[in-house]
Amino acid sequence: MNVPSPNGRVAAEPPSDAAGVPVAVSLRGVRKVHGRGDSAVRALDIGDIDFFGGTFTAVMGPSGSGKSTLLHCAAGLDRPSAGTVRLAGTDLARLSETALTKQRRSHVGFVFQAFNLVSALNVRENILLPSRLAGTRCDRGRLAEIVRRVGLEGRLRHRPAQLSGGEQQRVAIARALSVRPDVIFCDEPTGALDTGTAAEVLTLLRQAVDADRQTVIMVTHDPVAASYADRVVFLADGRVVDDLPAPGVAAIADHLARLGARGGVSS
Ligand SMILES: Nc1ncnc2c1ncn2[C@@H]1O[C@H](COP(=O)(O)OP(=O)(O)OP(=O)(O)O)[C@@H](O)[C@H]1O
Repeated sequence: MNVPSPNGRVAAEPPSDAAGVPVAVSLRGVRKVHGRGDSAVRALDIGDIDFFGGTFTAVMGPSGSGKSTLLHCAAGLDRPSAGTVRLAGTDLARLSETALTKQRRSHVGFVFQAFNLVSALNVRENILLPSRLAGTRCDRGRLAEIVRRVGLEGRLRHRPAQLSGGEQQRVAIARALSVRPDVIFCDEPTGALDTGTAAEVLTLLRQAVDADRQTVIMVTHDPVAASYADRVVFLADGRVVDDLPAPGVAAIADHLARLGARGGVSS
């Protein structure tokens, strides 16, 4: 059976779990080691984990537990030292650097703590940049719908420097949505925002999952942010130590406090 991905392309036989839910990103036997010999640092030793299509996963854990490394390996920004990553049905290890870049541009959206907008481009140009780079079209209707959803009507000609932090992050979300990615990866998307603005940004990510069946994987330190997710994966020493369906804020904070008490990463 061929199943349409969120961006409308048809992927051949995407993997799925026993209930038939498509797997958007699948990691098998994944490890990431930096350096060699005595100076080697094991950043990630996560083994097998699947992230399912149309779901919102938060990744949490103490500083140095491997969250960013997991995100980078799963998104094809970094290559694992061992194991395989399949993104939208494709084994990333088989791709050349050029093909990997292409795969990222057409299948992945990114939202970072520092917004990472291009300062010389206006809002409209920033939103359309990924589709321009991917050589695809984000048609006028789609652009208008995304801009309306993130509440940036009337701001399209502004440069990033003319926007508040929350507005800049909304541009970044619109930019991520513009290619209808299979997965949106977020690294501390609310880390630079006040509580009210953070809630707006998290609501937009939640809507992308609920209304568009997008897949969101978000690294965060914030239990409130993580409580917007369907699933919270806790890392320690590069490994999954807990994997909970939609725990509340109090349970998340409790888990984090216990992990924090366990101490740092071993090599
Ligand atoms: N390029 C690198 N070279 C050597 N060690 C690295 C490198 N990148 C990450 N590490 C180490 O790998 C481990 C995991 O790092 P990672 O950035 O994934 O953790 P994290 O959970 O995202 O941390 P934080 O919450 O502080 O951002 C840490 O011990 C880190 O020092």
